[in-house]
Amino acid sequence: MLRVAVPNKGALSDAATSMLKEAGYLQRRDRRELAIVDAENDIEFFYLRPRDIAVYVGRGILDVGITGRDLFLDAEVGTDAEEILPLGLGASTFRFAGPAGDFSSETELNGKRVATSYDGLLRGYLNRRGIDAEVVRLDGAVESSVRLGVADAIADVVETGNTLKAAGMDTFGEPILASEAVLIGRAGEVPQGVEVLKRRLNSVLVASRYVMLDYDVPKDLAERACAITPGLESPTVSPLADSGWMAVRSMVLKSQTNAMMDELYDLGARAILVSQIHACRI
Ligand SMILES: Nc1ncnc2c1ncn2[C@@H]1O[C@H](COP(=O)(O)OP(=O)(O)OP(=O)(O)O)[C@@H](O)[C@H]1O
Ligand SMILES: O=P(O)(O)OC[C@H]1O[C@H](OP(=O)(O)OP(=O)(O)O)[C@H](O)[C@@H]1O
Ligand SMILES: [Mg+2]
Repeated sequence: MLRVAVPNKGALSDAATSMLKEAGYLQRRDRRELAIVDAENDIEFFYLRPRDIAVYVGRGILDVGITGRDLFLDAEVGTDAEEILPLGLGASTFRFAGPAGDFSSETELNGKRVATSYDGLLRGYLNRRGIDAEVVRLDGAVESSVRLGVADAIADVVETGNTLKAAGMDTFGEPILASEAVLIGRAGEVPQGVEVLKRRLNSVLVASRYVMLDYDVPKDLAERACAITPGLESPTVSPLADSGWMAVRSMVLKSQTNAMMDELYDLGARAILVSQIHACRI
């Protein structure tokens, strides 16, 4: 039975659980449940702190897990675990920030104190960049550390930037890391069942990112229309009762749908319809 770690709390928890449900797996109904067996799919889920998930997977206790890329790198499990699949949820950046106007580049951190909850990640980064700064490890509410005098700058998760703004801070330097939820596994091993889990999760991603586009187009324009909507492999082109027209069906990125519909309409396509994809296997 495949053993999978899932975040029990925090920013990734609800989204990860929803994604697994969407992929057809049984998930806990009560937030106090620590584990659940999905016998039909031969898989067991363990609800753990996202920060601990890399440790369980890296030590081979659990087969795979969902955690943040930043937390995974912070855990310093080295080569024992690896990222298997980015999951497109819980996106954030990990960045330096300081009181508005105090810092303009990361080299100014030399000799300064930097507060963070991700000390492993930060120490590795500072070492690679040759920056000699003192790392102050805090559990959370890192934005308050500078005002309270325990640090000169911070390195923290930034999603909307609202928390930084409220603390009167600005980011500086390039982002240290672009993070999102990822599926991690033990390096070099593919336990039985992982391929199916990966395929199912990837299918949820595809179904959420793509839509199905249907339209009718005059026969002589079909080739140009298909060039606008090439689909994943190739669009389906079928004849209509009116022999001068063709029907085209193609999967397109949700984010590009309106621009594509405008282009198709300008070309001469009509009856352009968009429908949601509920599930798929690509
Ligand atoms: N707005 C956000 N705040 C914090 N973490 C976020 C946010 N968006 C995404 N994440 C990701 O969630 C993970 C942090 O998990 P964690 O359980 O620490 O969440 P949390 O929301 O900070 O919970 P808590 O502070 O209660 O421990 C990281 O991978 C981080 O990149
Ligand atoms: O850019 P934003 O959208 O404002 O989100 C980022 C903030 O959210 C998280 O804090 P969290 O609520 O987890 O509190 P914590 O710092 O105590 O963990 C993170 O540590 C940042 O402070
Ligand atoms: Mg937090």
